[in-house]
Amino acid sequence: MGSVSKRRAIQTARARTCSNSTSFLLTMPGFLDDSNFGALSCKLITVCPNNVHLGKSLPTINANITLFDETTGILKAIISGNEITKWRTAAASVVATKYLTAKKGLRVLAILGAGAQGEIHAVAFQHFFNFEEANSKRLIRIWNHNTLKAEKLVSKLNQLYCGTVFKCFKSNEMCVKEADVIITATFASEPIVQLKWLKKGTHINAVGAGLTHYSELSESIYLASDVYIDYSEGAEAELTGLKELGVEFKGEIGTLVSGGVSPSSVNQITVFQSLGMAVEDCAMARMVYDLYKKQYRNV
Ligand SMILES: NC(=O)C1=CN([C@@H]2O[C@H](COP(=O)(O)OP(=O)(O)OC[C@H]3O[C@@H](n4cnc5c(N)ncnc54)[C@H](O)[C@@H]3O)[C@@H](O)[C@H]2O)C=CC1
Ligand SMILES: O=C(O)C1=NCCCC1
Repeated sequence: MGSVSKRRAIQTARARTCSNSTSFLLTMPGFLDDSNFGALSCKLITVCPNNVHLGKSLPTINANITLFDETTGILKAIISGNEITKWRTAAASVVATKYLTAKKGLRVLAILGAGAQGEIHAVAFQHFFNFEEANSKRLIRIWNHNTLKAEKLVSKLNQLYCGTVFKCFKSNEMCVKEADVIITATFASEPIVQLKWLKKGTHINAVGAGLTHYSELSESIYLASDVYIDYSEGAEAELTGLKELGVEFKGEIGTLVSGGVSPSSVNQITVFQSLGMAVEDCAMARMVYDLYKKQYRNV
């Protein structure tokens, strides 16, 4: 994120190729100039929300990353991108949350969405933060529009982490009530969070992206919040609806990390509008490739 804001990263706005009214292919080329994490890659990722109706365990998001030699342009590897997409997206939310809640006490985390992103965010946030509700041990709330799915995730996570209690909520309103941090990671095309449900100073990571990137939160939330983004070029291309609404972006998370933009006041509601960046995939692909070489090729 820092490299993006220092302009040591090239990631032109991605191309979206729709295959029907709900599904599309994103082409995400990127170049990251960094001796440790740098790489030239292109992620091809399909988003097919209707896969849930086709097969029990068919992911709705499927990705592959082609990794190239930066000098010769020769293909070095094709790396399965599903795990990478999960982890790097949650990592971006963790960084945004760390910097946008630095002066706030965090008690309540609400996750809306119990799919792949909901799960990985639950794992990452329980690892990096210490959410602790009154009269309880560490507690993380999870809601899904299909409650059974949330119940299954909650039961899986509670078995995995005995010390942290994950709790299923049947109402999205009750789930976000008094929340200090909210994560939305669904395919909702209508708002699932309303401004009047939020308390002062809440931070929201808006991760979900169906055909638009900003349909999970009500317009009034965007208008009342300081809205941060991951990269300006992507935001200009993909968040035109928010711009038309009159939403001004406060800055990139990378600029916040490097001190180039001053953080919001503690009572201000903040939104990290996560688009997902190609160079996050570059860095992860490079890391996976280097580990592979070390482990299996001894180089
Ligand atoms: N910002 C980023 O970098 C990334 C964003 N995404 C986006 O995050 C979202 C979640 O992705 P995954 O967890 O991989 O998908 P998933 O299919 O595993 O999970 C989606 C969840 O949303 C729920 N859902 C579906 N339709 C809904 C609706 N109309 N209203 C409320 N909930 C609904 C499903 O029940 C499911 O639990 C998607 O919108 C995806 O495009 C995914 C990867 C990266
Ligand atoms: O950056 C990504 O990867 C994605 N962004 C939005 C849609 C799903 C994948």
